[in-house]
Amino acid sequence: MEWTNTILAIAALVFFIQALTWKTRAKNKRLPPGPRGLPILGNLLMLGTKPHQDLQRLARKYGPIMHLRLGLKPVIVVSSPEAAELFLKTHDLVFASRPPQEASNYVSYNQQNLVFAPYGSYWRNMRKICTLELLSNHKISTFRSMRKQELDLLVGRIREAAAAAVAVDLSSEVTSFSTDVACRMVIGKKFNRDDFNEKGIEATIREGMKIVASFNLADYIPQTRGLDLQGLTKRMKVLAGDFDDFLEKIIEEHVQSKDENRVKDFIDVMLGFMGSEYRVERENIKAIVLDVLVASMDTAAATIDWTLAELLRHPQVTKKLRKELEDVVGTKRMVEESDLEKLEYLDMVIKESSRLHPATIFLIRHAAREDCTVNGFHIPKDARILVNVGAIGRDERVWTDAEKFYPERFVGSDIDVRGQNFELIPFGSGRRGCPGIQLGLTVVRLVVAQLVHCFDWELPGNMLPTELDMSDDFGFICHRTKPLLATPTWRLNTLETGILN
Ligand code: HEM
Repeated sequence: MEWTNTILAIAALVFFIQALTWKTRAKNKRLPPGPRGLPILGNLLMLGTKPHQDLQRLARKYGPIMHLRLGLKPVIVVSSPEAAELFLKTHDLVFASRPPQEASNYVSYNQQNLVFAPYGSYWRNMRKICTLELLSNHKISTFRSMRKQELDLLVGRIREAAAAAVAVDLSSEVTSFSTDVACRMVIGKKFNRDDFNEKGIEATIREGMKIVASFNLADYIPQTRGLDLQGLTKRMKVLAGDFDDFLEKIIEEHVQSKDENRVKDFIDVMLGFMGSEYRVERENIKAIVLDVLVASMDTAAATIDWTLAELLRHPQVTKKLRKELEDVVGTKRMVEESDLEKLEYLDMVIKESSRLHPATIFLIRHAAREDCTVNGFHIPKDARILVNVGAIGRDERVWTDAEKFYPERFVGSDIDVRGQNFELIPFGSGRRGCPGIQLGLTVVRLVVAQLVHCFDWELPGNMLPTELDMSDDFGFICHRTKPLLATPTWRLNTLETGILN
């Protein structure tokens, strides 16, 4: 009790000194509008379990560039395409950093990964390696046959369920597929249960993502660092230990491997940079490998899951997509990656689903590298920037019938997801935009196309499409709260094709 009082007294003193400094500094500087906050905690208590919705509500009142104080830290929430363009394009260089995050330091090896690395030469080098060596079009195409093998296995499993007329847990199937594809590309083999803790890699990664997305008091009231009042750092340390054991084991296997003929996975590529001008050490390899594994697994799985759910809710859209697939692919064979660029309606379906359900609702937190004036507002150095992509995608001023799933809105429109159109930025934009966009889009398109082409789907228990629960579970990656269950029926002309018999 005595300790608690002392800590609170110190925190209060620090807060008042800091508040005084801000007041003096901000005298002639106009911060963006925002709600008043409590002493010390600021606006932290205004955020519940769905912070994206809380912040969208507040932005309606205070505007698209809003200032909050979370603990002692200034936070700027960006909620319109015009404002996003100012932060991610006009002043991209100023906002291209990441804030330090207490809990995530443990899994990012003190921000030595790419996702959480502060802006600087280390981040530039790692980003160059990722873009040129790991995620280039050439490298992605070397894994094409592996993706096909994994997709055939997924279709095979679902076909067995179709034969038995039982429902499939699509969320879980898509996550397993995504994990297998990511693991084979990054570590050269499927994830082996014995390689990891008893929870399994998917559940552990999801737990890590949830912790990273949490508003950790230690990040906003640094004086509480070390106390770990929410227990997040303790949980993250345990996860980090599990990841480290796993990565050490996998890297050692690569170092010892004598097989010269296998396709080079990402660990091989990174090991090849040891001792080069990039000064890559084992710890950097672990940080980058974990990054790419996490970034590629869950983002694609969430996007596929949401898209399939929207298709189940909108049978007319599914029918139209199927018609396109029949025209381009026919009914005698499965979809190939080479078909994808001809599937224009599929592209619209995925854009529409990404508009309503972006995988990372706030992008990844950006940080101001210096003081900056944006739209006449003072943005202080070190402010955290949250771009509310979820709010932008549902903004009634930007989108007609914003809540409606209506892929036809993209007919004749140039709007694209690649970061040039700020009303639709599920992959971010600018220097910190997603380097895995090509791979991510390929996997999402391929799986959605294949599952719609090969199967008819029905919701279990005579559930009506309108009854499907579409609530989301806020996290670093926003998943559906409930798994997506549906009963498949095989629909291709198997006798003629002979596939998968
Ligand atoms: C549908 C799939 C995907 C989605 C929706 C997605 C989305 C995003 C978003 C929103 C960001 C943050 C942008 C920002 O902070 O401004 C990001 C960053 C990143 N993504 Fe992706 N991503 C996907 C797939 C992938 C894949 C397949 C990889 C790699 C194999 C990847 C690797 C990364 C990395 C390394 C970063 C951090 C970049 C940096 O900070 O410099 N992503 N992604």
